This record gives sequence, structure tokens and C-alpha cells, in this order.
Amino acid sequence: MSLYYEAAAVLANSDNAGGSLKSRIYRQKDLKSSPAQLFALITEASKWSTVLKDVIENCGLLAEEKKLTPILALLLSHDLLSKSGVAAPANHVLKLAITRHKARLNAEFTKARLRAGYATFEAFKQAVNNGALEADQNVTQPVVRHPRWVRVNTLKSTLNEQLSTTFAGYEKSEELSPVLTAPGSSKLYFVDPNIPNLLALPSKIDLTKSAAYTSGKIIFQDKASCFPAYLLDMTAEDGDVIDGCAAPGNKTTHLAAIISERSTDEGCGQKVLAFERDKIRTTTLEKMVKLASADTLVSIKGGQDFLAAQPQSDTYRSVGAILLDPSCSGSGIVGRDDTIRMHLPDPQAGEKLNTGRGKKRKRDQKTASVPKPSATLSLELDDSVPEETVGDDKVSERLAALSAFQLRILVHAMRFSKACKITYSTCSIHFEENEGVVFRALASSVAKKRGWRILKQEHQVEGLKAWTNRGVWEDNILGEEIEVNDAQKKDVLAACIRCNKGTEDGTMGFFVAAFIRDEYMVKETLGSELHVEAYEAEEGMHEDEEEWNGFSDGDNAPTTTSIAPIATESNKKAKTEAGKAKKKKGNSKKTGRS
Ligand SMILES: C[S@@+](CC[C@H](N)C(=O)[O-])C[C@H]1O[C@@H](n2cnc3c(N)ncnc32)[C@H](O)[C@@H]1O
Repeated sequence: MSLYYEAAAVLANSDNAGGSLKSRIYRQKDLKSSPAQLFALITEASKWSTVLKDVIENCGLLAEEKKLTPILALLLSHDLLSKSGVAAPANHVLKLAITRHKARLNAEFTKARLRAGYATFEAFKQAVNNGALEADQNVTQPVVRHPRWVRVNTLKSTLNEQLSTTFAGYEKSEELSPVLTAPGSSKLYFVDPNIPNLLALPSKIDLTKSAAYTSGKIIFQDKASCFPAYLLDMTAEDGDVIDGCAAPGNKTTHLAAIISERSTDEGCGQKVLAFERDKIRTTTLEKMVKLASADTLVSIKGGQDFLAAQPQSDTYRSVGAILLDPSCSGSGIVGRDDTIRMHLPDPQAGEKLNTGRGKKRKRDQKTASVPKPSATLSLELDDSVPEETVGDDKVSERLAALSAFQLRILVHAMRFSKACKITYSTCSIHFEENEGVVFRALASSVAKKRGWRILKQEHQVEGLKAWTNRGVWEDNILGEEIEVNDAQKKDVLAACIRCNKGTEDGTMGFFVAAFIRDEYMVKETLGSELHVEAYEAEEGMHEDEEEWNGFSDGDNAPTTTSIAPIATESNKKAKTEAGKAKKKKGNSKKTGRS
């Protein structure tokens, strides 16, 4: 089969294969053409497809050449009109079918160029490469696209080095908005003001082949996804940090980079302990950690369930901070704007032209007509490694199960003996998985006993303190068992950080909150771990928490959640304990004890 038949088969997708264009091509084992050649032909032809559609229709090509389908006509005319020429032997049936029309196609192409206002082919080509002919560029309001966020991996490079190498020749934008509306692959960058070493670039910039990307000096990571590691604000005194849900490793490598940047002699030897329950995703995590040169700082707990880690074990005695980014509904995830659109010629266009009525009139009618939706093929260009695996259309029915799991994993993190900082994040937009989990965790007896509280906005790291999009409240979700007074509600919501998708911030939908506790509470609870365990058993904490086995386990996930109720006798006891602790803190302050 020739290159053109193979490309047409991929595009027609007759076997209804899912996935991006790349995966459709690379999945085919019996291809005669090289996958790279197929990919290049399809992507290049798609860029020109709005022009070629008109050219082919105006020539009446499809009415005359019954062997050609709209897709074949488009691919062949692309190659015929480009310098490369048609890649087939001179007597090949497809080559004969297209070259017969070379003169007319050329003439129509020249007319199309002049109509579009380009004096030379080179100028026309440049405009096409910059996406100037994309349908969405013709509307009066510029299209806002999700930017390509690039984090400079400071374990291997610096922002300045990247600006003077990978992004040399790029223009600096002082605002994000020009990057969001920049056509095609314009060379423009914006230095993010909230997260250090983060750049925003126009969505279609392809850096996948750049040396910086292939060598791990830059990492593609959405801005919002950089919040958790940055909000944790690790210092050399914080000891080790656990990443409880690590694959594919964006936040793990970010944590490693922050630890390394801030390391002092005191912090020497600080580690990231990266748990990943899924064995296949562990492989991705390992690759990413290695590529980022974070392997000396990260100890991967591959195939291990964070919930099975014993918080009081000596192994975790030096863990002072925990980052938790558990599985969620993924409702905040935005598809990358890597879709290519192939505008196909109308097979009947030529027949209309040949009915004897004036060609010009027909052309005008055709130009004015709205293309049928079926005449455009849309394909995702690339597969990215999703941070989230859950992609289920029954998600709304399962929010309760997800939030029960998220609460369980967060409360588990709160049990670690020396941990004083936790960040909890999701790429979900649902209250149930976000603020709902935060309020429930704060109301748990573990949080109360161990002195966990929310990290208020005013105490957050500079770049995030300034972030204005904060937590939201939804009535009738938490249920009567959670008592939240207005002042608590206000404080906690102000401490929660939200990102919305499709806004001028250019982020995905995301949520993050941080919890802290004072070191004196660590000492208090360390001194009485046995008491704490007994206390939690008495509270029935472990029995109350339900197991969430993930969507892959079928439909047996629980649909309800239960947590330790807030207004019980035992909670009153917790309040008394907290009161005692407060008193002790006051005393310790007086005595100078830290
Ligand atoms: C949202 S993704 C994490 C994305 C990651 N933090 C990043 O930024 O690249 C959640 C991951 O947690 C893993 N996971 C879920 N439950 C877990 C558990 N109990 N222990 C360890 N890993 C878990 C999932 O397999 C999945 O890879």
C-alpha cells in the first residue's frame, strides 16, 4: 500500500481505533511507509487543508477522478503542489490521477494565495505555519488557548540558561494574555509571577524534540500542578518528604528540585520518598525521576500503597512533610490544544460546477455555504502522560467513593509522627473532593488530637499568598455531622486555593490546601503514641474508614462515606485534649520551650 493509502486509512480510522494521531500511526505494525513520514504528511496537509479544500473543489477534481476520495485528493494535491512532489512511481494510479490536473490545481492555488493576500508563496507558507489560516483565527474575538507550561528543572539547568538557549529568539511577553491568544506556534514566552522557574508558551509550540526536553532540563507541567510542591515550602529543617501518590512524577521531581535549591549543610541528605501503588505507573515514575536527575534525592517506593506505610515506623521518623495528590475524578483536566483539523473537499462540488451554470456564481455560493461538520476531521496530535488515571463517565456517581478514599489517605498522612506540613491537592473541580475533604479532615479526631490546622492564606508562600482564586462553599454536601461556624468557614475557604480551567489564568481546574501543626504537638504526640493509637481505636477511626479500590476494580467501590462525627462524646474529649495542649503551649512559651 502506498504512503497515501496508508495515510488515508489512518485518517479514515475505519477500525474506530481511539487515541491520538501519533498512537494510531505507531500502533500499526504492518506499515510499509515510515511512521514519521506518515505523521509529517498528515500534519502538513492538515495545515493547508482550508486552502486545498477550495483548490480541489474549484477544479472539480473529485467529480472527474472517481478513484480519489476527499482525503486522498487532499493528501495528493498537497504533495503535488509542494516541492517534495508525489511520492509514488510515475505510473502509479494515484500519481496519474493527480498529475493530470497539475496545471489547474496550480492555477487555483495561485488564485487562493492572492485571495488570501500573500504576494509570494514563501509569505503564504509562513502565514500557514503560524496558524494564520486556522478557522478560529478569522473570528473577531481572538481564540484563547491553554498555554504550554514549561517548568525549568533546576536540578539540571537554570531559567537563565534556558532563556539563552532553548528560548533564544523567543520574544518575552510582560503579560500572559498575548501568549494565550498567540496564533499557532509564535515564539513568545511569559515568566510566571507565582511559581519560580515556570514559563508559559503558546499552545502549539512543539518542544518535544528539543534537547532541553529530551534531556530533562525542561518539564511540561501545568502551572496549577506546580502549586502543591511550592506550597509545601520545604526548608532544610523539614527533614524528608513523602510524595504519597507520585506517578508520573511531576510533583516528585518538583519537590526534589526545591529541596536541592534550598539545601544547606543542615538539610544535607534530605530525601523524597515517592509512593506509587500502580506497578505500570511506577515505571513511568522511575523514568521521569531518572531523566530529571532526581534519582539521588528520590527513593521510589514502587508498587507500594501509601496507606500501608506505618506512620509510627522508624523508617519515617525523619519525615517532616507530606505531599498528597491522590486519584480524583480528573474533572479539572484540560485536553491539550493539540488537535489538528483536516478540512475535506466536498465530493459534489465539482458536479455542481459542471452543471453548466456560471463557475463564478457557483464558487460564490460554495464560499458562502457553511461546511458540513462531517467534512472536517479532528485528531489529537499527541498523547501526554496524564497525571490522573481515572477517566470514567460515571464519575459523578462515584464522587462519594472518591472523597471517602481521599479523606482516608489525608487522615492517614496526618498520623505520621513527625510530619508538620501536608499539602492535599486534586485536579478536580468538585467541592466533594476538595473543600469537602478539607473540612472533614479537619473535623477528624486524628487532626484534632494531633493539632493539625489549615495553613492560612497570610502564612502561605509569597507566590501563592497572592493568588486570589480561593475555596468555595456548597450547601447540603457535608451533612449535619460536620459543624462549621462562619468564622472557621471563612478562614478555611480563604486558605484553600482553586484554579479554574479556561480562564485568563491559563491553568487547568485544580485545588490545593495545606495543613500544618506546631512542633510542640509533635513532641506531645510522640511522647504518647501508644495513647494516640489507643485513642484512635477507641474512636473507631480505622473501622469507620472505607476501602477504596480504584475504578479498575469494577463497580464494588463504596458509594457512601462515613467519618468520625464531630459532636460526639469522644470529640468533646478531643476538644479537652486540645485545650490541655494549648495550656501547655502557653506554659512552654513562658518557659521558653519551643
Ligand atoms: C493524581 S495521580 C498523581 C500525579 C502525580 N502527583 C504527579 O504530579 O505527577 C495519583 C496517583 O496516585 C496513585 N495512587 C492512588 N492511590 C494510592 C495509594 N494508596 N498509594 C500509592 N499510590 C496511590 C495512582 O496510581 C496515581 O498514579
